[in-house]
Amino acid sequence: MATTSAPWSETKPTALLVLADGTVVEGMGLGASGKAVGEVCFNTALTGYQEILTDPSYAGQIVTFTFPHIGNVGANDEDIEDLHPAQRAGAVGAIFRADVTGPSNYRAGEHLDAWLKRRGIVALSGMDTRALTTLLREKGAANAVIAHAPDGQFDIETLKAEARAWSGLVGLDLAKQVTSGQSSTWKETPWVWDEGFGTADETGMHIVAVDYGVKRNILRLLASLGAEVTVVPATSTAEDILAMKPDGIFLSNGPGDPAATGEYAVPMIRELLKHDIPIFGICLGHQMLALALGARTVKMHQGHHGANHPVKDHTTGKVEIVSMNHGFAVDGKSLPDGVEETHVSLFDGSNCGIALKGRPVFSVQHHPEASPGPQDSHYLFRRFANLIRERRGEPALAER
Ligand SMILES: NC(=O)CC[C@H](N)C(=O)O
Repeated sequence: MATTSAPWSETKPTALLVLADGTVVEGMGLGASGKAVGEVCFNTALTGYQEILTDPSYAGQIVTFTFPHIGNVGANDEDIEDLHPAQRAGAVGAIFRADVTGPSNYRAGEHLDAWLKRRGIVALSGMDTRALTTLLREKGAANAVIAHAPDGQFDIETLKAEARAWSGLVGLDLAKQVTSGQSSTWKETPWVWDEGFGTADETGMHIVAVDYGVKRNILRLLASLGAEVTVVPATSTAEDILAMKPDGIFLSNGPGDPAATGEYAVPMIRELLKHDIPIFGICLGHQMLALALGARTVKMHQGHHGANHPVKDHTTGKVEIVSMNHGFAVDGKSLPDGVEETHVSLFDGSNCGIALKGRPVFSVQHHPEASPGPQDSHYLFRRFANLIRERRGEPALAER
């Protein structure tokens, strides 16, 4: 793989991507200097680079963007997804094809390079991202070190050894690293749905969201259902949660291997399932609900990371265009009796949703809050609200 020629902001290679198989590619350093180890995956989204890089589910990962021009609209303080930016949960590295241009957008507060530095994300540009993506497609997501040294000096053998020595994501529980340290109430003013769900004061509805690395837009949309939303740490017990008298429980997205996080999450979710409280899970939350119900999760070859994935909802027959970010998946064949497969990926047939028959419990693998459709999947939040309303003896609202 060769770097491509262009007018870079630096004149000599100041960054390296070193794969565990020994492949070394030079690039132009951006963002934080230093190095980061992680799994390289490719994301095919054309927009949303700040939301992607700050999604806590990307902890332990280096994202290579297949869209060649990243950074054109600069960076702002609003398009971030992690709840506690000081924790810097999210991608540890970023790889771009083209050099990052000066920002051109009324919302831009700063250059992407400056923002990457502040976030501590090690980045490089000048990568032949098509070749890298082809390699990842052929060989699968790769463990690697990304390094940025402004003086261009690297100890390549050490970097190779570090890439080889990294355990990889399998077996890693990263949720504990990115979760909230304590419970909190989601304060941001909700976005208002056309249906007019009302306010939490009017409805008295309470949703407890278990934070395995939750994204802000999920909390916005849950609050927009007219609910008070309490965010609780990943290690909360079922007793902690039940004591809060929730009308609904949400299991969030998050990084790492669901089986590893499941070691403490599954017993907790099984306890919650003994009660008839509506439960909704997204991504890691989906995977852990599936594990709690007795299914299996598997590591995918290259994962799904993009914003144009078609998913079919079997319950309505409709196809939605969704945002995806997962490297593990629920094995659809392992779903036990009583668990219905509600959604599948139309790219590869992998499982994208489940529901517990006859119970108000369901989850999806994709990200209905990420809105690439832009609102194709918002009905899932309404579905959750309706399960809660039904249990409270209130009339359902149109799902649309
Ligand atoms: N977005 C997520 O919640 C990701 C879930 C899990 N860490 C995976 O990679 O599959």
